[in-house]
Amino acid sequence: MPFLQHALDSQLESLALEQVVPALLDRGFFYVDHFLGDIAGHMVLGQVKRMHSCGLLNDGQLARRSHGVCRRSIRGDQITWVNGTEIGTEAVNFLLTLIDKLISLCVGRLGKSIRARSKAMVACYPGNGAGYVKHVDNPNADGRCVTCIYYLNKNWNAKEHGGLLRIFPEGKPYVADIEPLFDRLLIFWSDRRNPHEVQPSYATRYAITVWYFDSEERAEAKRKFRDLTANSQEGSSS
Ligand SMILES: O=C(O)CCC(=O)Nc1cc2ccccc2cn1
Ligand SMILES: [Mn+2]
Repeated sequence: MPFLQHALDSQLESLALEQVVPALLDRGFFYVDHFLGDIAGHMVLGQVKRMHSCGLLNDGQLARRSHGVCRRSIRGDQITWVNGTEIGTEAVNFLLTLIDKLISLCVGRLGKSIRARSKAMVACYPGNGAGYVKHVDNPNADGRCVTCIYYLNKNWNAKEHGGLLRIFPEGKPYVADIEPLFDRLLIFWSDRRNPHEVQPSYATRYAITVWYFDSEERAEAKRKFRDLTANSQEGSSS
């Protein structure tokens, strides 16, 4: 294995074992700065900005109709989903391979069997004061186990731009305010342990999110969904 690759892998391994795993088991969330480094980080930022300028980012959908409540007041992000093989997402793909490696190095020690993840959600808060109301990513065992968010915002100043991600760790006497800083990777449990919100953002705020699935929980969720759709079809045909 080439020297550089070996050095990179051992750096990821010590990050995983010495920092990510202890933090996830103790606090339930962890973030690291300078994850890719300046050059690769800027390449990812450039590709995300190009997606945005090409109009590829659309209003994030709501789980249920907002019945007249302004959608933006609930969830103001504009998103698109990429798997990293599309033209113009090569740098995003490099990011995803590193996050995949990092998570795979943690898996054995997290007592989870994580073998798959979602596509990458590229999100932009356009800076019009929109945010994302307090929510849990996976409140009902849909299989999502770990949320990883990579932030891309140069010279972000929360006092001026807002846009903090505030996590309300379940059962803890504190909240965690996380600035969406350039080249910062945030990892947290996707379930009810980590309700979180994006506070109103007054500057363009980019992030890339992937969710890693716990294979047992995911299989169970798929089985339940199949039963649900089968019963509802029976119901409609009877
Ligand atoms: O940008 C951040 O700091 C986090 C934003 C955030 O929580 N986004 C988000 C986006 C989601 C999109 C679909 C389904 C669930 C979702 C849960 N959370
Ligand atoms: Mn979320």
